Amino acid sequence: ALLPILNFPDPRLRTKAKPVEVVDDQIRTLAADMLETMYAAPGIGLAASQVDRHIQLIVIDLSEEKNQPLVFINPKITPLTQDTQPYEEGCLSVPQVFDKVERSAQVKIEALDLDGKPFELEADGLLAVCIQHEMDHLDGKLFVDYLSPLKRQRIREKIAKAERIREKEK
Ligand SMILES: O=C(O)C[C@@H](Cc1ccccc1)C(=O)SCC(=O)c1ccccc1
Ligand SMILES: [Zn+2]
Repeated sequence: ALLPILNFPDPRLRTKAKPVEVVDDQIRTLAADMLETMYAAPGIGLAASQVDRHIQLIVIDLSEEKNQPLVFINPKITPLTQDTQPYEEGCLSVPQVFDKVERSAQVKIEALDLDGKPFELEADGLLAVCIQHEMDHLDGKLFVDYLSPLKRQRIREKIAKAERIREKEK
């Protein structure tokens, strides 16, 4: 099922996600709904926080064919290098906004899969960027938090204006 995505500056996006206690069918259904929602947006990642479920679950799919889903439960990341790389990020919770963010160039991610089995992955490039972006969501952080206060204020105004226009059209 398609799930509604929370939009900045909704305070619920600032909630810290709790660890998943048991990987059961409810978690597997949520992960499937999150992937469906992400593909429809479209996006390349989605954190449970963005659909108002405050548990440590993220989904990612960088493939063009939308057939290489990655699911991470209770993920932990470790930087594998001091090097950082800038990347023009977007966010499904901050529509129409794209800006450069510096992040670790290579990370190791340890998580549980949908069978509750631990696994680990070393990531670089866009996968490393996306994993760090999604991990921030689980911590209640948004990529706009890395921008200047002035830029963040302009984004708030832009979103508020778009919402006023949407209200008028109803
Ligand atoms: O808000 C999110 O977590 C989704 C976000 C993930 C992300 C994108 C770029 C850099 C870091 C993290 C998005 O998917 S925004 C949409 C987007 O970037 C995109 C959409 C369609 C095709 C390719 C990219
Ligand atoms: Zn995001």
